[in-house]
Amino acid sequence: MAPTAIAINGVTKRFGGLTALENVTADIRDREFVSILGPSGCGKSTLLRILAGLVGCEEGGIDIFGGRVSGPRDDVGVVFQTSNLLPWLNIEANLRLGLEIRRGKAAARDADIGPMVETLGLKGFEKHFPHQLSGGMRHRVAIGQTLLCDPRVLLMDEPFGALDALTRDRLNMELLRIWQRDAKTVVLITHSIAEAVLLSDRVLVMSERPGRIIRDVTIDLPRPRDPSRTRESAAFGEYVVELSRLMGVG
Ligand SMILES: Nc1ncnc2c1ncn2[C@@H]1O[C@H](COP(=O)(O)OP(=O)(O)OP(=O)(O)O)[C@@H](O)[C@H]1O
Repeated sequence: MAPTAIAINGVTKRFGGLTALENVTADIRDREFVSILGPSGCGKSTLLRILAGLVGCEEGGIDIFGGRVSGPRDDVGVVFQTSNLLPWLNIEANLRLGLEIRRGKAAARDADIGPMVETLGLKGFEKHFPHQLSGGMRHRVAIGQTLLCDPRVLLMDEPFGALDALTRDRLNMELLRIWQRDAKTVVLITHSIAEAVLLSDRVLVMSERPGRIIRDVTIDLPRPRDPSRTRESAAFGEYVVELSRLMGVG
C-alpha cells in the first residue's frame, strides 16, 4: 500500500462559539484521488484551508508527508471556488504568475505554457485580459495557474462548479490524466456526487455541522474512466445511489 500523504488527526475547528469541524480524522495515501462530499456549511472549505496551511485549528493537526502543517507549503497547490486573477495582467502573464511566485522569474519566463493553454481551451486568448473573458474562462486560467506549478498534492475546492457541462467533462478528464501521469495526491471538494464517483478512489462523506467524517466509500471502478462509458455502467449508478442516500438526497 502507498505511504500516507496526508494524515488528518482529530481536527477540531471553532469560530468563536461555532464548532465548524469536530474530531475529523482521515488518512489519504500518496497518489490517491479522494473527494469530500457533505451538506452546505458542514466545514468542507474550512478543512481544505486547514490542509493548505491557511488557517489553524484548535485541536488535532495535519501531517503532510510526515511533516506537521504550520503554513502553506511549496508542494501543495490549491484551487479555490473563485478565481482571483490580476486584472492588469493578460492571460499568459496570469498563467505564469503562479510559477513566478513559487519558482522565480526565470522559471516563469521560460516555461512552455502552450500545452496548458490548449488543455484549458484558451488558445487565442493569451493576450486578452481577465475582464475580456467569461467567468468560466477566468476560472480555467486559475486552475491552470495551479496545475502549471505541478504540486505533489493538489487541493481543489469545488473547482468545476461554475463551468458548463462540456468544459467540466474536459477538465475532469484532464485532471485525471495529470493525476495519473504525474502521480499526484488529489483532494477534491465537490457538490456533485456523480463527479466524485467518476474521479475518485475514495469518497469521504461529512455530516452536517459540526462536520465529521461519517462514511468512507471506496470507488472500485476500472480505470481509465471514460466519462460517458463510466456513467452508463451499473456499478457507477449503484455508487451514486449509495452516496445520495448517505447525503440524504436519495
Ligand atoms: N472565517 C470564518 N469566521 C466565522 N465562521 C466561519 C468562517 N469560515 C467558515 N465559517 C463557518 O464555518 C462553517 C463551515 O463553513 P465552510 O465554508 O467550511 O462550509 P462548506 O461545507 O465548505 O460550505 P459550502 O458547501 O456551502 O461551500 C459555516 O457555518 C461557516 O459559516
